[in-house]
Amino acid sequence: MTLVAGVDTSTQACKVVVRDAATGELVRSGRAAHPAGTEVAPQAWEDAFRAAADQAGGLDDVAALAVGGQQHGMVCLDADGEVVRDALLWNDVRSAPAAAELIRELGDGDEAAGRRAWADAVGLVPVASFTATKLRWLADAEPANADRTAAVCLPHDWLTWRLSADRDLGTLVTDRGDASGTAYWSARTGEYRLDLLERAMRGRRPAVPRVAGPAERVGTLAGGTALLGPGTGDNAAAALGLAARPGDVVVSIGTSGVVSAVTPTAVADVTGTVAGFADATGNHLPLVATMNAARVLDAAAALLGVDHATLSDLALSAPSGADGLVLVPYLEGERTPNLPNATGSVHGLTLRSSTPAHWARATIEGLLCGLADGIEAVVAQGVTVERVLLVGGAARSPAVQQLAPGIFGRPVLVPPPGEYVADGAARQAAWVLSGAGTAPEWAQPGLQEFDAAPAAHVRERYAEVRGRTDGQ
Ligand SMILES: Nc1ncnc2c1ncn2[C@@H]1O[C@H](COP(=O)(O)OP(=O)(O)O)[C@@H](O)[C@H]1O
Ligand SMILES: O=C(CO)[C@@H](O)[C@H](O)COP(=O)(O)O
Repeated sequence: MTLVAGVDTSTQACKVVVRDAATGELVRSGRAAHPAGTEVAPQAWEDAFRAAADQAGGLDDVAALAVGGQQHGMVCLDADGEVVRDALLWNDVRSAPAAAELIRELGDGDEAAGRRAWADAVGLVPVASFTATKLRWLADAEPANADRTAAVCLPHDWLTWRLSADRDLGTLVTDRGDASGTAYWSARTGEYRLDLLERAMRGRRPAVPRVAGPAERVGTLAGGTALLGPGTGDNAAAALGLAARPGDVVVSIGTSGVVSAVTPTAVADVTGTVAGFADATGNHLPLVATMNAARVLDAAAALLGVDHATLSDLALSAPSGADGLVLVPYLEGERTPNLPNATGSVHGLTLRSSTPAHWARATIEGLLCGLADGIEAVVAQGVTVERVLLVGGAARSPAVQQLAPGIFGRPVLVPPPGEYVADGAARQAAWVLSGAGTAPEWAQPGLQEFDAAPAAHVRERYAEVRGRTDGQ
């Protein structure tokens, strides 16, 4: 049996799967936690990768490996390849003012013109998550670190490079999927916009990774012979792992809440709600991301002093709409809508709704309403929805599975719990190994369908209050 490995270096953890290259059958897996926080030393990702790989029984017998990872994080390297400072992650909002500034600049002071110019140039409108805004923050707040930055890359690029046998700055590689989240690479043209990188860095122009083709062999694993694939951003990897096709909308509830869809053409949304990313096969991946997802449920469970199973039972025991109690879950600021300084808010609390069950229900409904808004935004860009697939850590919650169809107004398909980002990376590794024109057809997991009567009243009530939050 020929084996391949897929890695998901995600926000909260590193996950490694080892699969049969021919069939996709899972052979072994491992996982190790990442440090908390929005500013992380990249070495921690490598350490977690090594621990996860050990837990997966080692990788000496794999023939190819690829890395999927959290998008957008700013990893700055000096001329010797050393990390200049801790990486700023996608959910670090300190660069929100830089994002607003970059929009105004490109529009010569006119915000609407700036939004249009960014959407035309790179298919997205800057928010604090995107790498270019973090580089502007660096240039202004830490100019000495900006001066030392000889190359800039993303978490998955960096880990691929660290694992590779050949490690000078010239060998840094990325792929379309992750490059499209930098705000200085265009998914429509397939080209870097180094002028925008230079603008972000106030005249500095560090090296950037080469953008490899979807199934290109980009190197070999240090200390072995396994081939390395280019890897990709986690959402593009999940789409590959699920074999998502046009008509599929993938909703992922991990640290981020994500709505994404594979499309043959590029999207450029001037409102900035939908980001025009690329996928990992040569297609596109219009995507809406929120910053508050699975951890909102973690916080509710901690607040109520219960585990996830009990949180789910509580939510399912409360009435639909939680008797008017609404939780708007902007606990860490928010990216969609773009309210980086927002806080969470609670509306309609009464004696009747002051119960753990109501709180649990309102938390899950609030989280799902934000994602339903995301589905609507993707549809407004012309995406057709034939199937909605629900994945990510919080998709394991029975309450999430059962309430999602009502709030989304569509049936929802839930694959078995799994690591679909790591699986997508493994499928890419098998594709690289095969040298074929398309990714190998692996058996897809059975999907459990959930359906429910539309809960329009829940969305209407949420829409009434979601704008009433601090930190606007
Ligand atoms: N049964 C469950 N119900 C709700 N949340 C869960 C459940 N199991 C795991 N989670 C949450 O899912 C999150 C991890 O999901 P994951 O998709 O692996 O995140 P990431 O890829 O961002 O690291 C954690 O916050 C975890 O607490
Ligand atoms: O910022 C985005 C997408 O634009 C996030 O989806 C990150 O890529 C983090 O992913 P998770 O760790 O939540 O899976």
